[in-house]
Amino acid sequence: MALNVQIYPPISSHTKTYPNFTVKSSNFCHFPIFSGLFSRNSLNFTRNASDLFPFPRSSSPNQQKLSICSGVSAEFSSTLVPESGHDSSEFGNKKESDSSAVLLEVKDLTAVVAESGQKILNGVNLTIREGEIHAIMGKNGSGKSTFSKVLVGHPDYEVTGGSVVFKGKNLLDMEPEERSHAGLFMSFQSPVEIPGVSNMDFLRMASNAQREKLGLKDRGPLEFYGFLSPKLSALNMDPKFLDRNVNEGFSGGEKKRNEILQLAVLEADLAILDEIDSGLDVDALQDVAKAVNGLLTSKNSVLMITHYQRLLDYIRPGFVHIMEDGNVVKTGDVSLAKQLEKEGYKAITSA
Ligand SMILES: Nc1ncnc2c1ncn2[C@@H]1O[C@H](COP(=O)(O)OP(=O)(O)OP(=O)(O)O)[C@@H](O)[C@H]1O
Repeated sequence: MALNVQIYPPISSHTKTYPNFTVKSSNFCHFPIFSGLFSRNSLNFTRNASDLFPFPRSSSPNQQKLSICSGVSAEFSSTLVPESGHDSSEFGNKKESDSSAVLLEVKDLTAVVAESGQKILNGVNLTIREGEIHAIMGKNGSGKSTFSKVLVGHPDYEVTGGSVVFKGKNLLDMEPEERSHAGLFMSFQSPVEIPGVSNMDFLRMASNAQREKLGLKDRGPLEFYGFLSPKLSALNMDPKFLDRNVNEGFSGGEKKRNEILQLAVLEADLAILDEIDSGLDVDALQDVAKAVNGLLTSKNSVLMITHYQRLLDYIRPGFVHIMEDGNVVKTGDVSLAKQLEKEGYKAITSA
């Protein structure tokens, strides 16, 4: 039988049918990120299907057993040819010619270290549309982190030329806080510790500050916990982390999970993830990637910085950019990252 997967809200282009599913039973389910009604032939849920259906991009025959929730599992054996709709690969696979709106447009961006005037960015060009996943790779010191920090308005850097338009507005005119309220999120390589502030209070304050900007009512502690709880589960995070001070004493991997929890709470339009894979064990990497995939919609986008192909196996980008000497010197698809892994930077850049 075919399993019909519908994304809620029910937009027709988000409906697709996967062939040859066998549904073993039916039940009402509560998933880590979304709740849904799983019946013999349909599954309605409030997030994208990528968590449940981590299909590889190839159309080679595919066998998987999916444990949906207690008492419910689905098996399929098929050659998957997605018709339309959302799986994790599709979000990253839009073509430049897509008509989806441009979220971020960076043109000829140059920047220096504010204190010394040392030039770091040398004319970066990059366009990210809604629903796209981009990855930036590059040798140590090529300017990847500086680029992302300049985007969020880090005071260590001064922009000396070029333009950055985010959601139609001049990003460079905005204060860092305004950039965050506008829907830009960055997970830092070394997240800051905030002694004396509990993680729960911090997340609620950040969320309520954002809601206030949007003209929405604050969430009280109980209501906020209800909002947060499924996000914690999705990340396999112990609720005890909510009572601890922000990142204080967290291990490297716990800090990374906490960054993604912040992203989940703030529901940003563009998430810049700087080396979220560093310091993560295999299970943590999968949890984090699963949570990021679960946050993707056709409207929001991800820009991830990484050194390693393995992250891209879990969060599949449609575009891979290579940075060298403060500039994007090559753009391709995920095969570029594979080539890089095999042959090193020498093979694909001028170095
Ligand atoms: N605040 C700063 N002061 C002095 N030099 C800086 C500063 N920020 C960046 N740089 C220099 O700019 C260059 C690019 O650094 P950046 O951190 O952006 O590289 P990266 O590509 O992210 O490297 P990695 O892969 O090692 O994280 C490096 O040579 C770095 O030393």
